[in-house]
Amino acid sequence: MEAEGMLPPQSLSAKFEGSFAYLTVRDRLPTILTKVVDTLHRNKDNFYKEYGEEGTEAEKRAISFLSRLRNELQTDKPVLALTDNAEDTQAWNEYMERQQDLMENGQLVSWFKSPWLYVECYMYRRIQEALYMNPPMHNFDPFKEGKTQSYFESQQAIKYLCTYLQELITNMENMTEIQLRENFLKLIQVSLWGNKCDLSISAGQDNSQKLSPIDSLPDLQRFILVDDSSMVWSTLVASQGSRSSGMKHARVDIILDNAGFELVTDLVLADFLISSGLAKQIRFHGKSIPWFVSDVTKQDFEWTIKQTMAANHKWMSASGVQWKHFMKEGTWSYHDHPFWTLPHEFCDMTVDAANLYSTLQTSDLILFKGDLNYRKLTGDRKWEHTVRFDQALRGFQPAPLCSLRTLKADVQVGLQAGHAEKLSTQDPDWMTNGKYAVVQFSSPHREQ
Ligand SMILES: O=P(O)(O)OC[C@H]1O[C@](O)(CO)[C@@H](O)[C@@H]1O
Ligand SMILES: [Mn+2]
Repeated sequence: MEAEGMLPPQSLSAKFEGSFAYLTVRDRLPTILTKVVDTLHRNKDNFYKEYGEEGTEAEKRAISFLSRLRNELQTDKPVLALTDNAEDTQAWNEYMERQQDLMENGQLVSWFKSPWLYVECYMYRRIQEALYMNPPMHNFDPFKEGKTQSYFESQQAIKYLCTYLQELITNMENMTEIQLRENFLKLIQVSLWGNKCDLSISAGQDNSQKLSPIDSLPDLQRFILVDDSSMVWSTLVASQGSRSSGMKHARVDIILDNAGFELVTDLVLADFLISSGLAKQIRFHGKSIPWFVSDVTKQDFEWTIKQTMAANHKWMSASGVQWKHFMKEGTWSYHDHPFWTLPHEFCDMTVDAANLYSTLQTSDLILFKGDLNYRKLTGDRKWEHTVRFDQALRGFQPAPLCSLRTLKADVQVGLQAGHAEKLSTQDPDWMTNGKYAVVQFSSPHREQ
């Protein structure tokens, strides 16, 4: 728990001119909005075909809403309350009040003055508002094309990975504990590097994976700045009882990040956990609305499994069929709590999403994928790089948890003294260029 009276450091924000947050709000976010507008334009005929005049009108209104939004952002206008009466509208508007209370000198909450995490999440929620407010567009995912494209462009890597997985499963029976551990560590790393492939950092540019993901692991090892994966292994082993007795039913929760190649790496890891008996149940957590360009929604999740099943490749389709089966029998399940698409730091979860927190408390291991989850775990604040990960979590410790993240934002904790300085001289953009990664673990059961 956080020491009382100790204030966390300031939030990253575009108010720090020249910072990565500033550049993102100034350059990347407007580009993403422009692409959403283009996508709606390109789908004009489809909207007409499906919904007639009503579709055309909805598309026009949504575009003008988004153009206004881009203008508000670029001219640093105050952030507006949401008006769409959705399940989470009140939570968003309350959060805005909270942000308002934090502003100094009576300034209003705005794009370039408020915390980056908040305004960036808010932009994606406003995109959704444009769609909610203009039925029949409320179910349209403006990022869908990019996500499916990234899956197709990674086909080769997906084939390698599924073939590797099926070979492992065939040999599982004869595997020693040491071999099992080695393979687990490999697949954790594949899932880690899968996070390189998100679409929001490149503002939607192709970022797909083409080579064999297993073969590139040794070369990538030196870019892992903190590697707590052996603690993840020990946690799993401890929570399942002995391998043969099967006494305990270990449950792993995976807080997903991106669709496309990254999601496949997560499914492969989840399959391995079940097939090896290391876990008996996997709960996947995704987003309930399109989010940060490439994040997984229920539709993406189901599409990916279907697509993999239907592939014209023996081991790919065998994997897909297996995954479908896991879903059907409930060994795997998909959940999308609205908290994942709110702007809160995770330390707020105990109060703001108590039901989700208590669900997570009954997990044996929670894997948090990706950069945005890391920003929310650490509150997206200007922490010293040597601050302990546990401390940056500020009391968020529902169960043993591990962040698998490639660095795409300038927040990083848990480094050895001097490490950050050394990296800064070697590679000044080390925190944002996606070349580096961390596997960081924290457990409520561990001595603090
Ligand atoms: O998909 P990931 O790994 O969460 O990365 C998304 C990251 O890209 C960014 O959009 C870059 O600004 C970050 O805000 C965000 O943390
Ligand atoms: Mn993402």
